[in-house]
Amino acid sequence: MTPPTSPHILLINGPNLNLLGTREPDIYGHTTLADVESLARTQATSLGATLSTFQSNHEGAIIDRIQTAAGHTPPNPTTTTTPTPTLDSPGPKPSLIIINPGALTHTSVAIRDALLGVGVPFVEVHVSNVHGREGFRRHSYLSDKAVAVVCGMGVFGYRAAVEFGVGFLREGRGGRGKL
Ligand SMILES: O=C1C[C@@](O)(C(=O)O)C[C@@H](O)[C@@H]1O
Repeated sequence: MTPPTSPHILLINGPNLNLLGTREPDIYGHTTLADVESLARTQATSLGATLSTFQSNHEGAIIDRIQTAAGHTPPNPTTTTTPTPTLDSPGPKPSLIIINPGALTHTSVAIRDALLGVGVPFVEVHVSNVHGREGFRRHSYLSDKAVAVVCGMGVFGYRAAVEFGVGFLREGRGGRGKL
């Protein structure tokens, strides 16, 4: 009998999230993206999962990463030419994507289509409470398709998403709501 494989999660951060820790700290706090990613990896390991990370300021690079993660080969992958400071090796196909699309949340039909196109369930994360800010941040092109949405918890939202995500992968939608 083959042992069950560990669930794999891909954590994607969009534009300007590379500036976490120094960017508008009154809104986004003082924790860096490197710390967020490192803690998410450690947390996933402690829960028996694996996690890889990706950040880009470029919409197309994020779409390529979503496609390659799901085993597709984009025609001209921007990931070969675009600087991708926190790109891990593509790793195994993720069973779940955790994504903070940054400002692309409010504009990108293309990221919505990419996520739906690969059919990988996703959790949407926002560090800030997007509903308590400018009106344009209240609309998301992803939320109605997300398995869950986390916002306003600061960087703790990533921790919540990883723990929820592993439970969701292990137990399906019944994994929701456990204390
Ligand atoms: O870049 C970001 C970060 C954000 O996604 C958040 O994490 O709170 C919220 C977005 O409105 C904003 O454009």
